[in-house]
Amino acid sequence: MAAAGESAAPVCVLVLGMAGSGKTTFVQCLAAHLHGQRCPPYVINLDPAVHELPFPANIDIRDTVKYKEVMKQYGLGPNGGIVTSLNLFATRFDQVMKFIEKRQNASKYVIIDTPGQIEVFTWSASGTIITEALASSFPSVVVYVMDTSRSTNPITFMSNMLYACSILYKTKLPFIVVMNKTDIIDHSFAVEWMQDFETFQDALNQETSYVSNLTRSMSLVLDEFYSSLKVVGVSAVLGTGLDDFFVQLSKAVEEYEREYRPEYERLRKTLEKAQNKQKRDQLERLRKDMGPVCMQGNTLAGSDDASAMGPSELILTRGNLDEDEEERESDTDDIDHEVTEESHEEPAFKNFMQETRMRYQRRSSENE
Ligand SMILES: Nc1nc2c(ncn2[C@@H]2O[C@H](COP(=O)(O)OP(=O)(O)OP(=O)(O)O)[C@@H](O)[C@H]2O)c(=O)[nH]1
Repeated sequence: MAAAGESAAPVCVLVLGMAGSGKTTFVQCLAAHLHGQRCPPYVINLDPAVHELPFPANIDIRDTVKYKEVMKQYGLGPNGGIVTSLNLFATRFDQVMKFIEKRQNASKYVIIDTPGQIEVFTWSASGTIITEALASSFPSVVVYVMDTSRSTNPITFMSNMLYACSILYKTKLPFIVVMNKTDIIDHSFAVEWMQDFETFQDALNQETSYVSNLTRSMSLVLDEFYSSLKVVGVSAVLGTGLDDFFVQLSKAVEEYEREYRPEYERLRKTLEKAQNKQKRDQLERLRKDMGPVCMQGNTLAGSDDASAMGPSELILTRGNLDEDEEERESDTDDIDHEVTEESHEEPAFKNFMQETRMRYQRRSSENE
């Protein structure tokens, strides 16, 4: 078995594909192969609706979210239930990341099986959250499993390739196409179609439908996509093609380290910068909100420089008055507060008494 690059961090293998393409069987086959190599993988099942798993999963979404309960509680149909279950699980994905981090010395590979309804993962917020969380911490590769036996028609093959292409653009990760079920039909016809435009055109010539023209144009457009694609023929049932798969996986990990990691590092730095800026802005807003306190602090500290200080600095200064100021503070304390207050109260009381007396005299003269 080829080693997965030089990286010490585990390689995350995200297995995607249309319903029935053989994702789960492929994950089982990979896990069995790695166990046989004394390199047990860390397996995660993200399909909440799967009935039975043919492999033991280290993390199983079904232990956290009960998909049928979610359907009942939110009044959803099966697809809505799967999407919502995955969204709920995505909110806890930081914990999954911690589990993977803890196991990184024990497992070289983390294999992730995804829901049968491929769009649930690739076109949902949770799919993006999960993919980005994995890819920002570990070398991550997308494995697109396709059913070779159901792609012998050039138009079906093209729609499958367009799907693969859209996932590549959506996930922006190194990509391997696993042409599964090669025990039924060898995948060499598909590889030829991808490498030789003429052969594909010949196959298309037998099609008379209007989509054949579109398919012809699309195959030209996809030429660039095909040229950089890693393709492996596998039979998940027989376990054939795995050596080639691990060679391609190793290349994909190198590609991740070379092209994707710098991008994720850049994204992480941008995120850190944005978070720091947010913190600074919050602090600035807090300073503005505390403006009056600042003025009060200024008066208390009695320092000319205080106006240049922020509120937190002023608050700190209040506990650190210099000796002169301490002196002034204690001078102020020498004032007899009672006398001072009385001296203010006395004239006011006199006025009050005078006014009351005048009012009384006015009333008694009116009564006479
Ligand atoms: N002949 C053959 N059959 C296969 C192979 N891999 C999977 N299958 C069969 O294809 C069917 C679907 O396989 P799964 O592994 O359940 O496919 P899946 O993509 O996980 O299906 P969903 O979970 O519904 O998306 C099963 O009957 C498998 O036995 C293969 O390599 N060769």
